[in-house]
Amino acid sequence: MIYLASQSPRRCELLAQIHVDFQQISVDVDETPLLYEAPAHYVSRLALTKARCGYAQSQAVYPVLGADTSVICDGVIFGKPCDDADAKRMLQQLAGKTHEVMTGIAVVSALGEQVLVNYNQVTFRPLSELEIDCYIATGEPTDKAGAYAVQGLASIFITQIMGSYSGIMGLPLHETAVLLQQARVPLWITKTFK
Ligand SMILES: Cc1cn([C@H]2C[C@H](O)[C@@H](COP(=O)(O)OP(=O)(O)OP(=O)(O)O)O2)c(=O)[nH]c1=O
Repeated sequence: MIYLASQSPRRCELLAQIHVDFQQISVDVDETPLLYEAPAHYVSRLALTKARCGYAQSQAVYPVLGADTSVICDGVIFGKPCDDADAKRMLQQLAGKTHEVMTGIAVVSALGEQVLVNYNQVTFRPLSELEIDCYIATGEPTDKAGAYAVQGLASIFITQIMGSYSGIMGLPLHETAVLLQQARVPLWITKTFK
């Protein structure tokens, strides 16, 4: 059993996909980047802060997993859009280009703290203003870093991804399994072959 320090339905869905027994807990973390903070530092710092807050809050009963996903376009960190105009600005920047998606993950447990960053590249085809407006009108961009969902309607805009589909969606499953095993959390594979 672990705690997932996240409100993200995508992270719940992904963790459930690999049969990890978890309970969601809510943590309140300031997601403002530090001045000149590098993207990899930002996502790992936030993932660790979320996991640490969850661990303190849950009285250290179970390991706690935290994560943070950001889109990086031309060196600029795109978090979740604050409104439709912000979403439009992000999608206009992403159109016709390749950008990076980084997800930081952290596990805090009685055995210590582990953090890593998962790196991915996503290429968008060019988008017309009408396509961007129609996409925003679906509501999908609202709570997603970079204002799109690889797993959703935006999939028709994406020509190529390099890296981990689950990492782009919010929780890289291979890396998550590695950190959970380091924290001695039994995974389905361990249970099956015991
Ligand atoms: C790039 C991308 C992001 N996302 C989502 C994953 C995350 O939920 C969100 C990035 O914001 P985060 O701040 O990483 O996560 P969150 O606020 O949703 O949840 P919490 O902080 O409580 O853990 O964007 C997708 O669903 N699909 C995508 O293709």
